[in-house]
Amino acid sequence: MRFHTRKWVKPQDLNPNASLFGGRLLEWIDEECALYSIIQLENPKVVTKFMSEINFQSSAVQGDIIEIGIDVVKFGNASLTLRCEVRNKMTRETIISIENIVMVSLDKNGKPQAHGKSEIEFVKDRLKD
Ligand SMILES: CC(=O)SCCNC(=O)CCNC(=O)[C@H](O)C(C)(C)COP(=O)(O)OP(=O)(O)OC[C@H]1O[C@@H](n2cnc3c(N)ncnc32)[C@H](O)[C@@H]1OP(=O)(O)O
Repeated sequence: MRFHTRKWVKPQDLNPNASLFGGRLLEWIDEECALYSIIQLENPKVVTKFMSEINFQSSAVQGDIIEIGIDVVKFGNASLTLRCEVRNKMTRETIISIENIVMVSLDKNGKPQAHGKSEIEFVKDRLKD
């Protein structure tokens, strides 16, 4: 799993109990999955379709650094299924892991569109073509 993004937990990211607000974390995960899919599928119109069980295993507090990791589970026809894990760099604990996040590639009318991809590509390799 590649951990592309780090976040610094700031006062505006906290819940009233002074730990990382779960909604904020899900927002970061959703954006990370969208960016990952847009780059992999080479299509800016990608939406989140499905997320499997969400289980907050530990948390973070103000000043902690967390990192968000993404792995590909499966390339479908119009879909890309991802796995996500978020770790707390300070405590080294897993905060959350989501086994299946289904992203769908859309056409200009908002309908599912085959993406034609079947394996992870790295941008540096595309630049060689
Ligand atoms: C990043 C963001 O914030 S996006 C904002 C939040 N997301 C949204 O607004 C999306 C709203 N939903 C939609 O517009 C529609 O449901 C769509 C266009 C995504 C999908 O429409 P559907 O009619 O379900 O499409 P369809 O049945 O053809 O399925 C498309 C793909 O999604 C997969 N899929 C559909 N439903 C599910 C599901 N419940 N679980 C897992 N995968 C699913 C299908 O297996 C299919 O994959 P494949 O093409 O690789 O075989």
